[in-house]
Amino acid sequence: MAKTQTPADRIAELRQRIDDANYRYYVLDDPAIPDAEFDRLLRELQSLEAEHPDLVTPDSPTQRVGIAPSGTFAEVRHAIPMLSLGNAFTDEEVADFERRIEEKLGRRAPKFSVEPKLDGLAISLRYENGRFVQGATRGDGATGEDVTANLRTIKAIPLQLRGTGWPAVLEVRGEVYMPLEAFRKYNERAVKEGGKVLANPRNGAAGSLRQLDPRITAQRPLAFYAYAVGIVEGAELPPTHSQTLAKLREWGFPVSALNDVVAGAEGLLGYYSGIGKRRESLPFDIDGVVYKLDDYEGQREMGFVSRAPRWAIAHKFPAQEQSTV
Ligand SMILES: Cc1c[n+]2nc(N)[nH]c2nc1OC(C)C
Repeated sequence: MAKTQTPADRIAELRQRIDDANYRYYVLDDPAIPDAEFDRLLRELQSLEAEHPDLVTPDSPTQRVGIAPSGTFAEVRHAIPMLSLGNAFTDEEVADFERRIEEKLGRRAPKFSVEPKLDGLAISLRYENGRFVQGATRGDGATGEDVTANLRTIKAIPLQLRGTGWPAVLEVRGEVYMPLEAFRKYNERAVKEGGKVLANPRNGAAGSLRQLDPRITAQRPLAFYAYAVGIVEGAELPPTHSQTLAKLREWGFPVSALNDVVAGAEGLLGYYSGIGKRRESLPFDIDGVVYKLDDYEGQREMGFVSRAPRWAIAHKFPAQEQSTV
C-alpha cells in the first residue's frame, strides 16, 4: 500500500482493478493481467477487508461466495414471463416465419438479430441502482427458483454494473453454461480426485446452479451470456434489440461475439449455415441459432402466440452426439 493511501482508498483501488480484470477477461475476452496477478490482488483485498470489516460491501469481489443458505430455494415470480421459443427445423419453416412477419408488418426483408442458442440454463438477473440483487432460474416461465447466492459466484456476472445510463431497475436474461474445455478439465480432475463427474456440460451447468451450497457452485466452471432484457424501469432502451445488447456489453455483461444483424430469409439462412459450419469448433455447446425481429416496435406488432413470441424463433441443428465424459 502506498504511504499516503488509506485502507479505504487501497480497498477501492483493488476492487476497481479486480472488476476491470474480470470485465476484460469475461466480457471483452481480452485478459489484461495473468491469473497469478489477479489472485494476488484478490488475496490482498481479502486480507485488507479482514482487517477492516466495516469497509466490506456486498458488491466487493470477495463477497461472491457466501455461506450455505437454508435448505431450499425461495420462489421468484417473473413479472415478465421467461418465454420459450417456437422451433424451426427446415429452411421452409424459416422462410414461412420470415414471410409471416413481412406480410403482417408490410415490410420487405426486415432486420433480424441473430444469435447462437447456447445449450445451458436460462436465468434472469435483477439489478437495482446498478447492483445485482436477485437471480432466478426460468422454472416454468412464470415462476423460478431464487439462486442468487449461486449466481454471485459466477465471475462473468457483474455484481455492480459498469458505465453509465443504466435504468434504476434492470432485469437481464441470459444463459448460464459450462464451456467445453472447462467441462473436460473439471471432469479429468474429478476422475483423478474421486469428485463428482459431470455427465455433460448442460447438466453440469444446471446441477451446479441448483446446489444448495454456493461454495460448491463456486468450484464449478460456469459462464454466462446475456441475450435479452426483462423489466426496465427508469430509463429508455434503444429502439432495437441489437442496440440493447450493445448497451448490456457496455454495462458489464458478456454478449456473444457470434451475434449479428441480417436482413430477410436469405440473411437468416446464411447465418444458420455459417454457424453450422463452425459448430464443432465452438468453445461451448449450442443446439441452434435464434432469430429475433430486431426492432421493438415490430416485436410489439407481432405479439405472442400462447407462450412463445411470433417475432422470434429458434432454428435447431440436428442433435449432436453428446460430449461424453
Ligand atoms: C429462450 C431464449 C433463448 N435465447 N438464446 C438466445 N441467444 N436468445 C434467446 N432468446 C430467448 O428468448 C427470447 C424470446 C427472449
